[in-house]
Amino acid sequence: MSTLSEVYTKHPLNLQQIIPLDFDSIGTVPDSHAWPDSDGFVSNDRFSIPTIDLEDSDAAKLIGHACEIWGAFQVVNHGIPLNLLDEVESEVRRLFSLPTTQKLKALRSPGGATGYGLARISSFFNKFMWHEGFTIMGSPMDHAKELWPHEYQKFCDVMEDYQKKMEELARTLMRQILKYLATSEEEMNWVGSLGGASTALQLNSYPMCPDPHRAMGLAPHTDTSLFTILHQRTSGLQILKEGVGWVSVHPVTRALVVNIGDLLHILSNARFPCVLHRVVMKEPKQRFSVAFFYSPPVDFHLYPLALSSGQIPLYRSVSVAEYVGKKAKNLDKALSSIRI
Ligand SMILES: C=C1C[C@]23C[C@@]1(O)CC[C@H]2[C@@]12CCC[C@@](C)(C(=O)O1)[C@H]2[C@@H]3C(=O)O
Ligand SMILES: O=C(O)CCC(=O)C(=O)O
Ligand SMILES: [Fe+2]
Repeated sequence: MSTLSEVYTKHPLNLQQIIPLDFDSIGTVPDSHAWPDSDGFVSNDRFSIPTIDLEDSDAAKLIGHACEIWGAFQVVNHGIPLNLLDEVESEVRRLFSLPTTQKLKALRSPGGATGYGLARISSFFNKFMWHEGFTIMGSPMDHAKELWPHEYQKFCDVMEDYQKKMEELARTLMRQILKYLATSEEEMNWVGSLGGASTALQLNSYPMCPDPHRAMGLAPHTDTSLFTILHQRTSGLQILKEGVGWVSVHPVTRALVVNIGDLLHILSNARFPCVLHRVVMKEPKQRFSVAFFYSPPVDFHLYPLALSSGQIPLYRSVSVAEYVGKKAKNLDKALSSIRI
């Protein structure tokens, strides 16, 4: 069975330039990074996504409603130790504070899936983003040694512990979601088969920007995952809500953000929207975030679950590997390409 990393390796990025800008030495936003300021990156501040206590006895219902209405929510009492979140944040800061020449030693190769570099979606836009990323799948040891020939161990220990704990949380959330979707016993057991889930960790840095209104942190996109669990401590994330517009997802103390990806949208037969989101450069400081992507094993075939009688499936069955390939080629046309 292949791994997620092998699947991404089969779909190399089609980018002329694969190296992020040297943000340390830049005093203005170059034309290559200047986005047309069509909507001023404003958000509708009358709305916000719900915050849900995972220990609430009604958690499954609250999560399900949030998924249906927003495609996103914040979760507290999630069981991830706060000192681990602090350590992750501090290691992320340590990584992105390295000089650019050092970070480039761990540059993701054009066909590679892990390491330092641009977001994969960059090839679909004609402007670059005010962003640098570092992707981890499994052990980050090889790249960490490239970054820090001696002080790599702490980074690896923290990231591995975080991935393990995030996967446990993801399984808990998935169980609640399946409960809400009222899937049959057989379908419920499906979560058990997610033992070999495909996961990835994306460390994001949005350096301080000299002209925030001209730069885009991360362009609008949906995640490929079932769902993504995001750790953030600085504003900038916005989600698009039909009929409302862009809504800011401000950090809530000790909360993690969960957003629905394409695969859960398919699984829920479009009951849950896969939420379009972006990052804007609002704050006058560098912003960091850590995204954990949770998907089934790559050879797993997904199809709409929990259909009531007479309800027709909106998507055909697709393997995770096939869908990742479609997204790599067509980005936002991937979903419509499997629509029945
Ligand atoms: C597992 C993955 C999801 C992701 C591609 C990746 O291989 C690792 C990076 C992820 C990320 C983060 C920024 C936005 C995004 C669309 C991208 O370009 O890279 C997501 C990818 C995704 O969800 O498809
Ligand atoms: O930085 C953020 O808040 C969002 C990151 C994101 O959307 C991603 O990594 O897919
Ligand atoms: Fe995302």
